[in-house]
Amino acid sequence: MIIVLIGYMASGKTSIGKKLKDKLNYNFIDLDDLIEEKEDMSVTNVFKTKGEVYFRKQEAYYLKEVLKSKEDIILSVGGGTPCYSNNMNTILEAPHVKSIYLKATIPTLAEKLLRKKAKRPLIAHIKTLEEMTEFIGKHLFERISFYNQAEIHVSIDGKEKDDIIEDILLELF
Ligand SMILES: Nc1ncnc2c1ncn2[C@@H]1O[C@H](COP(=O)(O)OP(=O)(O)OP(=O)(O)O)[C@@H](O)[C@H]1O
Ligand SMILES: O=C(O)C1=C[C@@H](O)[C@@H](O)[C@H](O)C1
Ligand SMILES: [Mg+2]
Repeated sequence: MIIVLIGYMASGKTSIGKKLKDKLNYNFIDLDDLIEEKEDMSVTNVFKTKGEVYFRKQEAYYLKEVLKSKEDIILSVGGGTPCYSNNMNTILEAPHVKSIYLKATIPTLAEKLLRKKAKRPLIAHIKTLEEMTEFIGKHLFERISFYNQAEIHVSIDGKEKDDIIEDILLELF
């Protein structure tokens, strides 16, 4: 089975994915990391030097490549992955795939992202909590209809990573 973790930036796709992989003894792939490895460049530098359109093309290509695998994989995608190139349908239509939306409220995301924005090119320029809250509010509104299509929704607000893992396992098995 391939378990695909989706959600907004900083919802915990990468960190929860890594922990879940150890619990289930699955392989782990982070789509942003895979792109960085294949492009031999950070996501930030891909955005800077080749542009977002190029990044989205590579993202869609590597998503399809990973979904072809027959192995057990936890796949953490990028925050924008489900929202471009028909990728959400690709995820939903792939055989042996379960999609999980790590769902967070705007205040949770704004607070986290203000502290961890440097490596996230879409929000690196935002300075105050107020501006971050406004940006995420608009951005999430555009994206939520894609995220909501995931088969399983798990709320992350105020939860420790281990509790989130437990909630995911309860939904999965
Ligand atoms: N439940 C949690 N409690 C406390 N800290 C958390 C929790 N989940 C994630 N974090 C921390 O929040 C930060 C963002 O998480 P992470 O990098 O996994 O998000 P992401 O969804 O992969 O983001 P992106 O889409 O930008 O790749 C990390 O520093 C992580 O350790
Ligand atoms: O939300 C987004 O569009 C992004 C999230 C990150 O995971 C990276 O894929 C990149 O910074 C774009
Ligand atoms: Mg990540």
